[in-house]
Amino acid sequence: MAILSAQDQKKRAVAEAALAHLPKGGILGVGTGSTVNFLIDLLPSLQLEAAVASSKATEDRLKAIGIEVIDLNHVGSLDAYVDGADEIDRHLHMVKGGGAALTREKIVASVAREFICIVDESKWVTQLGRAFPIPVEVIPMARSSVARKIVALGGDPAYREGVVTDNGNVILDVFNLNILNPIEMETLINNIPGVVTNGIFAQRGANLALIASDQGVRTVKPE
Ligand SMILES: O=C[C@H](O)[C@H](O)[C@H](O)COP(=O)(O)O
Repeated sequence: MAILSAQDQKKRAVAEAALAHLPKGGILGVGTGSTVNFLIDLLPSLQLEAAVASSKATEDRLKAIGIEVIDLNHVGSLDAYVDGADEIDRHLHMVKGGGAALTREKIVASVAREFICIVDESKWVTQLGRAFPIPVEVIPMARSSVARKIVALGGDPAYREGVVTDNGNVILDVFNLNILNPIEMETLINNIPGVVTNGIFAQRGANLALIASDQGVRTVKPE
């Protein structure tokens, strides 16, 4: 058996803890990333009817363990969406998109009654956007024009070289934004022509966070 790093042990612990908070049977929205990957391996125990995937990577992983993946267009709503995050604050606002899956994640999360966020303690922050840049998915032809508008908002955009999203777009990672109001900043960036969406998840934050530390997994509700 592979030896897990201390951080991976926490990711596995929070994935195990998530099972008790997820509906059995039914259709689950499944996020993307290394934390969710630990959860996917455990999903057969929930005996799901099917899952909606937030990325091609997650879709492949779900199918590989025999879970049926259905198109979101065939689903009205979901009881729950489970995903990791790159940062999360006490309001359970998040930054997501380190794996470039932010747009599909935001879409799937938008139809779920409950958003359950699973993270290790390294993701817990007092202000979003300081430790981790804000990923912005951009239509390729608008890369420069969007970058200039982001500079006007006070950010330093960096093109994520070599990355093409599942939707055929590019990612700008925005450093040094002073995000005092995440809902406002999410809206401001999304209003720039050429932006598909950005990685601030504040308009639709999480309803519950499970946070793994050396002391165990704690549950946090939004303040
Ligand atoms: O695009 C990727 C997603 O937003 C992930 O949920 C986020 O990057 C967290 O991933 P991980 O669990 O690998 O830290």
